Amino acid sequence: MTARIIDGKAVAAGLRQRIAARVAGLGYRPGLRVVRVGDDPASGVYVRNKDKAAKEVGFDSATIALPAETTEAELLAVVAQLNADPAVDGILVQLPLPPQIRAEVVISAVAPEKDADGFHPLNAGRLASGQAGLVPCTPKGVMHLLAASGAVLPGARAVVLGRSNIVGRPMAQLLLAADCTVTIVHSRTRDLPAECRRAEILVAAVGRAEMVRGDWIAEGATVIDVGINRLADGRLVGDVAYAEAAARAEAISPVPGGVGPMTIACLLENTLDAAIARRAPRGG
Ligand SMILES: Nc1nc(=O)c2c([nH]1)NC[C@@H]1CN(c3ccc(C(=O)N[C@@H](CCC(=O)O)C(=O)O)cc3)C=[N+]21
Repeated sequence: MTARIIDGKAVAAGLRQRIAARVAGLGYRPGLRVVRVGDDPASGVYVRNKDKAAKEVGFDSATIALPAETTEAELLAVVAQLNADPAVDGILVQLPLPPQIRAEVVISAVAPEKDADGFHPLNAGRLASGQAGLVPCTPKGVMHLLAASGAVLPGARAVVLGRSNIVGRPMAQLLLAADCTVTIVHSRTRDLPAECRRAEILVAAVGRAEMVRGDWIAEGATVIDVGINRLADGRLVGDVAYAEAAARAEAISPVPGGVGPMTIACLLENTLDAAIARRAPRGG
């Protein structure tokens, strides 16, 4: 058996089309600002793809590029200006940040209602307590992929490999909210392969190239590969050894063309939702 491919490019294109249709009916252009400090190469691709996608759906999108030696105070001043700008609906500060800047301080400075990344502790807390808020883009994109692939979530055993604030933790919260039986596994887990083999739904988000081997996958599982790792030879690979896993899984998302495009589409979705919530409050 070889697995069905979960086509993130196609699912993301559909989502962007629905976003464009909603934007067309608004009467204004949702504003997105991406703030980039320095020149992390992984962020470069992402910023370019995002800006193109945002313009295609009718957003007012711009990237603010700051030099690598920007101080924390200078970055906080830029964030404060965006927080106060009524034309700005979504703010994203690219991670990683240079070492002189504390990411958690900057993340907490973004107005929660403009937090397009869903990284602010208020939004993380809302997600963890089952309240509505802005949800991190990558885990949200994974939920869209699972829905598109036809996975039945209630009661399913879901294993999340990785516990980052950006992917693993919010991923587990979303799967829990969808009534999965959720296990989070990580670098200190005893017998990772055995834990992963119990998964009917496996989400790999560790950032280690091809760490998940074929024999970690249960026959018939749905595998979502969040990792985007560039090898020395320039190839992009996921956290899952794709060919081995595809021989056992029922469905699998590839890298590239899986979760990556969904992350960008969900950034647009978050910005649109933030615009609507902020500009048309209840009763307004
Ligand atoms: N505050 C913040 N939020 C982020 O969401 C964030 C960030 N910082 N810093 C950098 C990472 C990286 N990231 C990617 C998103 C999409 C693709 C993507 O679309 N990848 C394509 C391929 C791209 C290629 O060909 O290189 C794919 O997987 O098919 C890649 C990388 C978001 N990030």
